[in-house]
Amino acid sequence: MRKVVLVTGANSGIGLALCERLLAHDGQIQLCLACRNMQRAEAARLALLASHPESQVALLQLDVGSVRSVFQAAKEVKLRYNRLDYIYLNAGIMPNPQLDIKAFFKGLFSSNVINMFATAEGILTQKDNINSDGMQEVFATNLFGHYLLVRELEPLLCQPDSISQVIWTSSSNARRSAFSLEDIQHQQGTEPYSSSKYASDLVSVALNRRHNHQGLYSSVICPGLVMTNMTYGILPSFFWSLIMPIMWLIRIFTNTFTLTPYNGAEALFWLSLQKPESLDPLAKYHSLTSGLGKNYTQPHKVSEETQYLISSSLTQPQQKRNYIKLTPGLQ
Ligand SMILES: NC(=O)C1=CN([C@@H]2O[C@H](COP(=O)(O)OP(=O)(O)OC[C@H]3O[C@@H](n4cnc5c(N)ncnc54)[C@H](OP(=O)(O)O)[C@@H]3O)[C@@H](O)[C@H]2O)C=CC1
Ligand SMILES: CC(C)=CCC[C@@H](C)[C@H]1CC[C@H]2C3=C(CC[C@]12C)[C@@]1(C)CCC(=O)C[C@@H]1CC3
Repeated sequence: MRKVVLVTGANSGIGLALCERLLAHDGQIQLCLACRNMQRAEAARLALLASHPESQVALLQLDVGSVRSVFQAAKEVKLRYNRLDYIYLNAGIMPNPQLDIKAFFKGLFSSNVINMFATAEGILTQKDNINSDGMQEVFATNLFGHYLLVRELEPLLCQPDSISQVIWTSSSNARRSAFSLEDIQHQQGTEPYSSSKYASDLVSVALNRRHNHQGLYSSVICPGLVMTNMTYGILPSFFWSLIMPIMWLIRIFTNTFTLTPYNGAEALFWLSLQKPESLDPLAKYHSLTSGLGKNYTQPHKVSEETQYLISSSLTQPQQKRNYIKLTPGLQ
């Protein structure tokens, strides 16, 4: 039986590069591109078929930021397929990004410079919107819609005697301090992207606790800094063209500047080759590229604080809330 692979946000950037890599490795898979815009999805399907004419590439209409669309798409998947081997939760948004130029230059001349380039800590904020379901758009798209999709597809993902993998595209920008259990949608703050990505790291661990015994394994990856529609939205395009040589130079000092979607998809692709039982449920898998352009994947354990937060919130919600309140700086 041909394996079924579903990829959200498959029509561009890292998602599209992943599809290309999956088909190049195994032309026998049944690939399903889950996208909100059918025109862009069809263009991606044609591009994939041009390089892999024999492959099976289907389209699925899915706006992951709409509850109704997620229910509809999940229903459609259950009608179309009787198995689901891999589900890549990759679609994501970063609306109205604002780069703090002052903080950027301050960081440039500090000992934190490498961390700043790797994570954008302290220099990037966003202005979120309310979506048609009345939710914060970033939370709904990057996290909640994907979570709902997994829950709706449990009958396919948790079948007896079969293994399936859920793989989230998280980010190095995911940060504990941006996330609060008292405000999981991040209504109050200015870093909804960071918060939503941290929440996906938590949800992945929770899914493992809940479903590993049913053969469902969840992992998170971080693609590094990749030049895609998302990153091009942060600065004017002429500026990116100007600093591009500097970006390639920086790659000599930090392996997190993967830069191309192909490189950024490294950890996503690598995970498809692993036995999920052998993966660390508490690790985040990073796509990295060396100065000489060699791609590799490296696991980074989530912090002890995160592990504590997961354990306490899953077992003793009240104790967890006290922990948040009593620990300064974790609001
Ligand atoms: N680029 C980077 O440096 C990094 C990216 N990431 C993550 O990688 C993932 C892919 O982003 P990237 O390839 O960079 O950027 P792109 O903007 O190229 O890709 C994002 C994809 O998500 C889709 N998408 C957005 N909103 C929805 C929605 N509501 N429903 C369905 N699909 C949607 C987009 O579709 P459409 O074309 O219709 O907009 C697009 O296909 C994201 O989760 C992002 O957060 C993480 C770390 C770094
Ligand atoms: C000279 C030079 C390279 C300037 C670029 C400054 C910033 C625009 C980048 C520095 C760190 C980058 C970064 C991201 C976007 C662009 C930067 C802020 C991300 C936030 C993109 C999306 C992610 O998920 C993580 C990235 C971390 C690093």
